[in-house]
Amino acid sequence: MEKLIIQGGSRLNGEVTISGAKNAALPILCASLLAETPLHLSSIAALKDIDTTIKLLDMMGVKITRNTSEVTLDASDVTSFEATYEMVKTMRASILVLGPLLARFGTARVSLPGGCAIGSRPVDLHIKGLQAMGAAIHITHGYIQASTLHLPNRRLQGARYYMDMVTVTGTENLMMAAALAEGTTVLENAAKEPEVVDLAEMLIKMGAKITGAGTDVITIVGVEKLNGTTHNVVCDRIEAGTYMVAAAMTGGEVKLLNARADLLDAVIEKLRDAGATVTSDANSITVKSDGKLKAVNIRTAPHPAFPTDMQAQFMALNVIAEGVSKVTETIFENRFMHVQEMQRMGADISIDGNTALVKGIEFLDGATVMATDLRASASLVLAGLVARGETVIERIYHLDRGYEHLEAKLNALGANVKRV
Ligand SMILES: CC(=O)N[C@H]1[C@@H](OP(=O)(O)OP(=O)(O)OC[C@H]2O[C@@H](n3ccc(=O)[nH]c3=O)[C@H](O)[C@@H]2O)O[C@H](CO)[C@@H](O)[C@@H]1O
Ligand SMILES: C=C(OP(=O)(O)O)C(=O)O
Repeated sequence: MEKLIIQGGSRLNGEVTISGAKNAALPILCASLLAETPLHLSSIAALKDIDTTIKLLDMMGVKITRNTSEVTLDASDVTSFEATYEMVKTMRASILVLGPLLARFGTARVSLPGGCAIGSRPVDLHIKGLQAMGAAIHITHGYIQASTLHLPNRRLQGARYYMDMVTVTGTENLMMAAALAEGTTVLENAAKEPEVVDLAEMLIKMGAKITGAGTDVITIVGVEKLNGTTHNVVCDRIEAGTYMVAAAMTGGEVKLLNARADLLDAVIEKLRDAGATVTSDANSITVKSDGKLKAVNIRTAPHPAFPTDMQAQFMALNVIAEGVSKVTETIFENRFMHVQEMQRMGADISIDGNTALVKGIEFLDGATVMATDLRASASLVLAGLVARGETVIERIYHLDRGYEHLEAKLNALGANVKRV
């Protein structure tokens, strides 16, 4: 199994180009199932989760050509309406084929994802939303079996649906389903994440009638057909945020190209509170720091508040900052798996329920560590960049799910990271 070996202590300096967002690309690739004609996408990052989604769509009969970051998907001849347990257990975002399959073909069989390393993560709101649109849904043998064959014209019917919790992929699944439904759907308490907005913008180019994406009420007037279009996926705000924290922690100066400050307000605010200087223009962000950081309290919540996908990285920052901080995770019930590993590097952290109390220390020591999810792994890389000596990160397949060319990008900034 591959590992990363990091020699700590280098300041990061220079420029890094941020890739297209994983969490926008995944629903956007699945939206290809809605289109009668080919969809042309650019800024599709080379990530494991993208490979998995492309494999899943290929298994359904979507014809796909991929040329570095450009992907064309032709769903004119879909032959399977199933996402197997094998696929969904590899990547839970596979659930995003449910809405498109049901809306266009009137049938879908998708494995229930089950829990994962960060929480139980049910998909009950995806299912209830589709039921509100009239779908017949049965859970059998661990699979969601959904059909619209009993409905007028075999089409989902527009509905008002209030989502009990803010759910990102739930909002995306229901928005895609409603795009081809008969009548008007109103999604209340919708997720406002930039990736929801990017998906909506692409669906509109495909012919969908959607208003309100980016607010908590999204209205979708269903249309009979959608066509392919061209779309450039929005930049990855979480990858950007991770490099911003790396620059701040190592006391360097890094300019992020293809990065949007307007998608990172809460993160930038916290970096400034920590003592870093952050400047930006329309397409780039620069972070500069002398490495002497102040601890900052963090509380995760749906966008535009502080993102849960940046919580672990800020924990790493707080570990070596001056002072005591509280990090509260409100989205997922088990997203502190990085804490024990950071403690093995010398961090002073105690957990009380969903809050971690972090007492800043001067140095971390390199150690062999591993993490069980993507952002926890990223936080250990950040810790390794500033630790004394060598840090070995095991189970790096998590990092390959979400960070394109991680070690090449870090090394180009002056880090010393090797994959063995
Ligand atoms: C592929 C993708 O875009 N992943 C992101 C997406 O995950 P994902 O869309 O899976 O996360 P959700 O927004 O759905 O989850 C938010 C909360 O709602 C709960 N919930 C969700 C759906 C449901 O039917 N019932 C329910 O109870 C979840 O367990 C969780 O506690 O948003 C998360 C929150 O910003 C991010 O951390 C993930 O990186
Ligand atoms: C939790 C994440 O992804 P997923 O929802 O795909 O597990 C993430 O990107 O941090």
